[in-house]
Amino acid sequence: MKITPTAISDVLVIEPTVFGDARGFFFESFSQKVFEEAVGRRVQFVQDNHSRSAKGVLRGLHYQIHQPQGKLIRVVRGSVFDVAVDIRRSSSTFGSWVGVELTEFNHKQLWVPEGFAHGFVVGADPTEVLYKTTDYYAPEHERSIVWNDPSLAIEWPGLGSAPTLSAKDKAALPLTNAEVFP
Ligand SMILES: Cc1cn([C@H]2C[C@H](O)[C@@H](COP(=O)(O)OP(=O)(O)O[C@H]3O[C@H](C)C(=O)[C@H](O)[C@H]3O)O2)c(=O)[nH]c1=O
Repeated sequence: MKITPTAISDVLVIEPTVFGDARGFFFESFSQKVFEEAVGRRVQFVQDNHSRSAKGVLRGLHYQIHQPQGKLIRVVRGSVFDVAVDIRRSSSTFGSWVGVELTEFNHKQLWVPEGFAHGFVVGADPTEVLYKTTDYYAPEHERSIVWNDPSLAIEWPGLGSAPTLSAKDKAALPLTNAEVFP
């Protein structure tokens, strides 16, 4: 397991040790002990999510303002460019973003702690994303920030044409209008 901090130090890239042989491969996709050693604190996941998307779909940028969710994201089929945006007002990196390509082939995972907005754009057809969350889904607390907020200037790759968005994401507002964390 290789742990690499991103430019926003709380956001980590986790790469499992993959054991390949003539049959294929094996790797431990999650170990509570290894994960907590990497993060440096106790973390309890309570929910697993699974979404499938076509190429060109963009989901996000989402967060829960109450019952905030830490997320551990990985791709088991296809690829995404996964983005975390720091929306902790007290953070020195408030309004900054990091993006990492997660694919079925690089086996990379992204740890996005509570206090961040999260989203991804899909680079292959179809793509399946699995992720663990540290609190339960609470739609009444869910908030969105628009994917192409000029104040964030996220460099989404592969968007030759407009992404495929949900109605909710089409209606999302910029960070300046969003509720953020202390
Ligand atoms: C997130 C979620 C959704 N749902 C239901 C609600 C809707 O009927 C349906 C699709 O929900 P939504 O369009 O919000 O799904 P995404 O756009 O993939 O949302 C996710 O996208 C970004 C990438 C995130 O980081 C969040 O985990 C989450 O907001 O699943 C549930 O029942 N439980 C859940 O935890």
